Amino acid sequence: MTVYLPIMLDLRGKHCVVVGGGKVAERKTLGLLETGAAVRIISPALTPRLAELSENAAVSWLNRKYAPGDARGAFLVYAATDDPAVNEEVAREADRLGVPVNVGSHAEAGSFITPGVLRRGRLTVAVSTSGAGPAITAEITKLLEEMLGEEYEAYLDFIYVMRQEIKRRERSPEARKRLLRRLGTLDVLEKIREGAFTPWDSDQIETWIAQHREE
Ligand SMILES: C[C@@]1(CC(=O)O)c2cc3[nH]c(cc4nc(cc5[nH]c(cc(n2)[C@H]1CCC(=O)O)[C@@](C)(CC(=O)O)[C@@H]5CCC(=O)O)C(CC(=O)O)=C4CCC(=O)O)c(CCC(=O)O)c3CC(=O)O
Ligand SMILES: NC(=O)C1=CN([C@@H]2O[C@H](COP(=O)(O)OP(=O)(O)OC[C@H]3O[C@@H](n4cnc5c(N)ncnc54)[C@H](O)[C@@H]3O)[C@@H](O)[C@H]2O)C=CC1
Repeated sequence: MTVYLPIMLDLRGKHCVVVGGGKVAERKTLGLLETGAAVRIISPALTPRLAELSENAAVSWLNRKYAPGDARGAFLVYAATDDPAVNEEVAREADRLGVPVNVGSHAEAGSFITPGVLRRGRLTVAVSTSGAGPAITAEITKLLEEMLGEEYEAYLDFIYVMRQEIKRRERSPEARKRLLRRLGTLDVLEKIREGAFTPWDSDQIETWIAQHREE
């Protein structure tokens, strides 16, 4: 069994190449666009959705088949054609160039696989079965969607602001540690669920820090 390393990549502005323009290429492209990556699609045909993205210049499109050299300069490559031989060729080129590559038709030919993704603002949950069952991945991702509601977005915005403020206002490392630990024990998530939460203003934050910085 392959043991994959999950990591979170900042792809803003990174040149990513998707070879193929079908259903699978569309899914991978939409995932990339969410992150702000600069996507180039190389394919003689596009799904209606991908064609629209190309018309709006949200992706760049090379209207032709894959040719050697297409992976050059890419940060990530996705081989998503319906021709396994082409996908393998793309993977070999990417490997030679040291570029991470995903192969949609047979995972083991690539160097990374795509997890199911659940987003709630700053919260990202990635699900993988190490390629064992993509449909099960989709099911588990749906389950987590039910468990982790929309309230997590506002909750993590609150945590983010508080952590920044604690780091900015508190000099003592011990007090910082205590405050950051206490942050996780507040009932804010519950309050957001009940619709009873209003974001804290600067005075409230200062008062809370002053009250909780000591043991
Ligand atoms: C290994 C991996 C490589 C990769 O693509 O990165 C891979 C590979 C393959 N998928 C295949 C089929 C299907 N894939 C899906 C759906 C998804 N597949 C995704 C990921 C992955 N798929 C990676 C491993 C993920 C993990 O670790 O669990 C998801 C999670 C994310 C995404 O694609 O963005 C996305 C769910 C999105 C969502 O949440 O809705 C469906 C269901 C559907 O389409 O509704 C089917 C049809 C049902 C079935 O076959 O099970 C085939 C057979 C092709 C053939 O038979 O020819 C292969 C090839 C092989 O097995 O090697
Ligand atoms: N990883 C995953 O989640 C899944 C993977 N698959 C696998 O992925 C493959 C692709 O699936 P779909 O997108 O549904 O197929 P599709 O038939 O909708 O799309 C294939 C695309 O590849 C393009 N293409 C063909 N030859 C090309 C070349 N030489 N250079 C560039 N582009 C080329 C076609 O123009 C078309 O746009 C399937 O054959 C299957 O093996 C299928 C379902 C899910």
